[in-house]
Amino acid sequence: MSAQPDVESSSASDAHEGGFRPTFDVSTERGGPNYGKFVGQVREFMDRVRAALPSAELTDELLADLKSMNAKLVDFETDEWTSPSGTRIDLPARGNITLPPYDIVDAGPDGVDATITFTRFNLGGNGAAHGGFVALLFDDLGGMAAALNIEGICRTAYLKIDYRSLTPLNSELAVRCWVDRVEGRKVYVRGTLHEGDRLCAEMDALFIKLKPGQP
Ligand SMILES: CCCCCCCC(=O)SCCNC(=O)CCNC(=O)[C@H](O)C(C)(C)COP(=O)(O)OP(=O)(O)OC[C@H]1O[C@@H](n2cnc3c(N)ncnc32)[C@H](O)[C@@H]1OP(=O)(O)O
Repeated sequence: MSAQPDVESSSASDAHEGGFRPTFDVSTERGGPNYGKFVGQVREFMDRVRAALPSAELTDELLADLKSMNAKLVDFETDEWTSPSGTRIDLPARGNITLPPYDIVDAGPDGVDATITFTRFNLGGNGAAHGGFVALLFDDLGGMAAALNIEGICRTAYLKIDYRSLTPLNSELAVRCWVDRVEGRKVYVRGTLHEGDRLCAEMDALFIKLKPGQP
């Protein structure tokens, strides 16, 4: 990653943050130095679960292991603004396990360039990525492009995806999102997803700049 959005200045005292992001102190330390490896293992587990046909015995064994692991995390719950899963800007997709693990190549007011490799967890059907994951990718990176362009916090009003050709798994794809135009609080954002020269999907979205205090 060579660039990440600068959200360091966000604070609870900035009325424009509203309820959407009252405080968002970025961090590369929460969860410790191995947090990225931890998220990687979580992602690998989701891939393996999606791909596996476990024996009944293995299902029972893993069920017990998972219960044990979940119990360990119970006492460490925190809010969304301080969870490393979402605020670790040194990790793919800010360490947010909800998101496909994109890597930012470049990000600024002119747009956001990223790479993404969808894996088995992202399978839709017959070897292709699920369209919902493509939309999720565009929503997050489109929102980032809008926020960096207007230097404000936005929410998605609409998100239209045109699926132009199959989006493959296990192949590095290039995604780009940029602001097409701004009309008052309305930020129109476009996006593309390519495998090499082949266009997989396009995005046309509207993000609305939040008013002071708007959730
Ligand atoms: C870096 C991390 C990035 C993360 C990005 C993640 C983004 C998200 O996923 S956010 C979650 C999904 N989105 C939501 O939950 C939003 C739910 N909706 C809302 O909160 C509100 O409807 C909201 C904020 C979008 C707009 O409400 P509000 O602020 O009252 O604005 P409102 O006055 O209705 O509309 C403003 C303008 O936008 C237009 N507009 C609003 N929605 C739409 C729409 N769906 N289609 C077209 N135009 C619209 C209005 O017509 C109006 O236009 P004009 O100024 O010309 O009259």
